[in-house]
Amino acid sequence: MVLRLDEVSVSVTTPDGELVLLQPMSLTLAEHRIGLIGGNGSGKSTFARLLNGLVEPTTGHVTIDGLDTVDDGPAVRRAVGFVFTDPGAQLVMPTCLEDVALSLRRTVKDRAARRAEALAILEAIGLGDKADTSVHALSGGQKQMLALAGVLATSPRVLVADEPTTLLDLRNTAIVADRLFSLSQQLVLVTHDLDLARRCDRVLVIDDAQVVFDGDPDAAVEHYRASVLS
Ligand SMILES: Nc1ncnc2c1ncn2[C@@H]1O[C@H](COP(=O)(O)OP(=O)(O)OP(=O)(O)O)[C@@H](O)[C@H]1O
Repeated sequence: MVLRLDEVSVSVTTPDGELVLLQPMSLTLAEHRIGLIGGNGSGKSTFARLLNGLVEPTTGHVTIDGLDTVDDGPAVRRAVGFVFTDPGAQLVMPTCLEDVALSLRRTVKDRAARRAEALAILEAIGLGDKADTSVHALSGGQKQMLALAGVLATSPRVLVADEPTTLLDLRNTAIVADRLFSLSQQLVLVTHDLDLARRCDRVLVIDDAQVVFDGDPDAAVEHYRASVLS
């Protein structure tokens, strides 16, 4: 997939005037795994949300394989799955099975087949015994795996994950990260975990609403470290 930002900027109007969340930028992202790193409030989430139309550009255009995120919103949202930091934001059904089944409703019309496929998905992520358990009874790591499985069940062609491991301990971070990095889909990963950033093919460093480095992951991490420590 080719993710293209063409002269894109994002700003909002506040009581104090115009606030620029992203300065004008043009980028083409076609690598399998793209990392976004940078300090708190630098603009990473805004950038990530542009990619599936959750945030609309104030100027310019964002396209996903030619689909415009504003003009072709529904098609873009089918193509680009989004995983939030807090899995609670996207677990909407009472039980684990129902939650995954909800994600399958567009592709699997038959109820019994949908249930069977949802159960297979839960088994694949080690939650086969939690099918009828409340989503609220899961641990943080289990919730994030379930949220991820739900998004993947919609068969997106790109996955955008906004700090998906920030709330997780070391073990669960490893489990979720291994799942993310095993995907055949294109991945855009916003992260404060510099080890994960290093596993990407290309890393953008965002600072003060601008891309200040774009390229080799190790060099990007060094650039970010140096900017923080200087
Ligand atoms: N709708 C909005 N209205 C006003 N300010 C906003 C809005 N959305 C984001 N901001 C501000 O824009 C800046 C960038 O936010 P963003 O969430 O993109 O940062 P981030 O790099 O993802 O930060 P973090 O690492 O803390 O998650 C922040 O200062 C934030 O408060």
